[in-house]
Amino acid sequence: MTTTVWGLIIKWLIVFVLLKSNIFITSYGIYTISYYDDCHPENRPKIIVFFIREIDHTKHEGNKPRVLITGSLGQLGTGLASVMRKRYGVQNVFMSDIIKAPPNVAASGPYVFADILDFKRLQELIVTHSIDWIVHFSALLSAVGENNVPLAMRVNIEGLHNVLELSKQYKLKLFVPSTIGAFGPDSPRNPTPDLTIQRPRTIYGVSKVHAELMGEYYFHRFGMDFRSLRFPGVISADTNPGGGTTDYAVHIFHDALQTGDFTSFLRRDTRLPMMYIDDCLRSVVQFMEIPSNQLKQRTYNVTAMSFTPEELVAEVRKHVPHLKAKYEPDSRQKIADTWPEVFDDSNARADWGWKHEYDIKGLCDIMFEKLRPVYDTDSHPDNASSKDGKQKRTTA
Ligand SMILES: NC(=O)C1=CN([C@@H]2O[C@H](COP(=O)(O)OP(=O)(O)OC[C@H]3O[C@@H](n4cnc5c(N)ncnc54)[C@H](O)[C@@H]3O)[C@@H](O)[C@H]2O)C=CC1
Ligand SMILES: CC(=O)[C@H](N)C(=O)O
Repeated sequence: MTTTVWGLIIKWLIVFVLLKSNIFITSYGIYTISYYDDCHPENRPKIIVFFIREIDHTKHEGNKPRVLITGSLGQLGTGLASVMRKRYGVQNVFMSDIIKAPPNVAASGPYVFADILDFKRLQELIVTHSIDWIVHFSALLSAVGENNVPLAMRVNIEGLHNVLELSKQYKLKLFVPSTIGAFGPDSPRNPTPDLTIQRPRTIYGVSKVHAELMGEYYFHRFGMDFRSLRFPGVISADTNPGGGTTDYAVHIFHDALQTGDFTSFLRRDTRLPMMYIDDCLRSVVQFMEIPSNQLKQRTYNVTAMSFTPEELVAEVRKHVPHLKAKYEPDSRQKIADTWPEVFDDSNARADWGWKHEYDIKGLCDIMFEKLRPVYDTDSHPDNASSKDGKQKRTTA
């Protein structure tokens, strides 16, 4: 007999012995296979990997998850799609939104129209493309939400109900980001732990507390694999922010390079937690791949740093010494005054190894490294993006 046949016989003998000795009987038959099925192969226990290879029932290339990202044309979605496509395969990650994709995004992999309020359309996408995970990014952020509360209630609350129900129905893993905005003036602000009073004063914050609670309810009641990370303000160079209270920390880099004049819409001493986008996207992928039974909570705080506008100006001046800064607080100040100043993410660090890479200095270095060429090489300041698709500042 050939070595392959002997190998198979030995493998199945081991399987037989394991089954006989009850070691994996319960986890194999019902729970573990579906559970380990969508983890990255590296994270699977060796013996289970061996097991799955023999009876793998998925048709996906390399047993990678098929992911649908909603609201993927916002600040976070394009970057996450790119990270996940490298990891899970281009054809396994579906970007979706209600707006037309720019040419560089449309050419980068599957992109589909999906209004989060259209249950049937989402259902069709999940079935047609055999989706395993949903990353639910569609939302109206804090400042935009306050300007259109009825729409924020529809998108942030009704939209969530749709993805929850569909994730339950099709046994999907569901990631819904939460935010520092899920806390309010009654929460301890420095530091703000995972479990504490949450009485936010924005519709955005209320909708995110609702998402956390509904997701946890679906997990306990229906066994749905719901996961959420509370992000601080996310800072990115390749994409513009979508209308939040932390957006000033992105605007400053563009203003420093474009005009040398920066006006902060928050007071100089307003301290808020922040994170560079690469850390944020890495946290999502790492968190989604952790075996469910290693998570002690379904919702975790994650952060990287905390700073005030004045501290950021000082750091930016190391790159653009002539930068002029003014502070003219607007309605967003009232929101920021109720949010955490310093985020306690010690549970994420202890339970699943969360670790940030960028501090304020690293953040400024990478932002200027990425944005300088955009402003230096393109002499048309009105163009929203440079030739390589990097975004210039477009929001007020
Ligand atoms: N960017 C940040 O600093 C933070 C973001 N988050 C959360 O991360 C997620 C993604 O955030 P961003 O990318 O910054 O948001 P964004 O505002 O940049 O993008 C949101 C996307 O949702 C889409 N959208 C709006 N209505 C929709 C509908 N009816 N159906 C489908 N899509 C719709 C928009 O077209 C947009 O592309 C959001 O849930 C947000 O709450 C949480 C904390 C911080
Ligand atoms: C921190 C957030 O959730 C967002 N950037 C916002 O400011 O609304």
